[in-house]
Amino acid sequence: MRDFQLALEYCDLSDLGYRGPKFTWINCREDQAFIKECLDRGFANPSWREFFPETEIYVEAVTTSDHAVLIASLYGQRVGFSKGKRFRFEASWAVGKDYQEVCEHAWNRTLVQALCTVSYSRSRRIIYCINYKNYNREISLEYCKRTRELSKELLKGISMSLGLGDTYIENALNLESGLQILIANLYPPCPEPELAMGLPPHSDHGLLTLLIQNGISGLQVQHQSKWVNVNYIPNAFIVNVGDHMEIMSNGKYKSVVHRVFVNEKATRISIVTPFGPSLETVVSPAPELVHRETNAPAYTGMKYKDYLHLQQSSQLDGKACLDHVRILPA
Ligand SMILES: O=C(O)CCC(=O)C(=O)O
Ligand SMILES: [Fe+2]
Repeated sequence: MRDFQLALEYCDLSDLGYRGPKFTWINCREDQAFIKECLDRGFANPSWREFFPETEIYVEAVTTSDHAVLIASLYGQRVGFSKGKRFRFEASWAVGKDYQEVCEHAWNRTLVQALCTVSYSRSRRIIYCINYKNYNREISLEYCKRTRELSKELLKGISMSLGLGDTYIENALNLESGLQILIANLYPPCPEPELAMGLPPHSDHGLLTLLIQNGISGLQVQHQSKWVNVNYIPNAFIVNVGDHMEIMSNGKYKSVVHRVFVNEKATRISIVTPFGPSLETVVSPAPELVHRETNAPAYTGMKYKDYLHLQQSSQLDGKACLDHVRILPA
């Protein structure tokens, strides 16, 4: 216990308190043997408190565990949490007929959430969902529309560069219903940047990723086994080639391994829009780029949805996910 307290002091963590039932754990015994305790707490360091001054912790009893669940509400409003069945997004919903309509309806009426990723451990990626108060959904929607168009234009050029005709990729990978994601990455100043990593080395899953940043450096790409800084160029997009471009082009385009560093002084923000095939598309090397003797297929086909699932269910680790579909030369 003393060690635990020392660790709290060392990390400058203090108890956030909580609302809800007094006890957070029961031992599920009866009569004399019944014990209940307050075992679970939410702690935060001063930068967290400064960043999210309205954070409140709520205790929710659940039936599936002897511990209650602590919910951190970053802006003081309680987020709904239903007992019983938990909400889980099923990628297959995205191909349903009324998917777009349902999303648009939800988009227009709910508090929009921006996904912010912050990571302060060597290998772990911690994801916080933030009800970002000043989030402007019209601007975000417009941004997504325009970056989608830009990605499609770039893909036409790439398609031609592969000698496939400008609409080949668009048609073969069903880009009309291609998956686009909007991600806001937030990297607050880190007191010990040499011990931390903003994002570990990884390649993106889609075809292309467009990225803008707020002028604070941190992004590096791997080039000929060396890490190269990607410096901020005003009004410019950074375009990363993703794993599915590598698969589709049978390795002619290579997905880029990149990572993000944090620093002691300034907050870094990046807005990232990966764009990929439609979720149901099985992606394999374009037959036109494959030749049995001279250019054997280097990747097996996999549904984009399954690839995404594979990547999201493991730690980010260079191109480890691509290795799952790579065919090694005999
Ligand atoms: O923050 C950055 O510059 C890169 C973010 C990134 O690589 C990602 O979200 O996949
Ligand atoms: Fe990335």
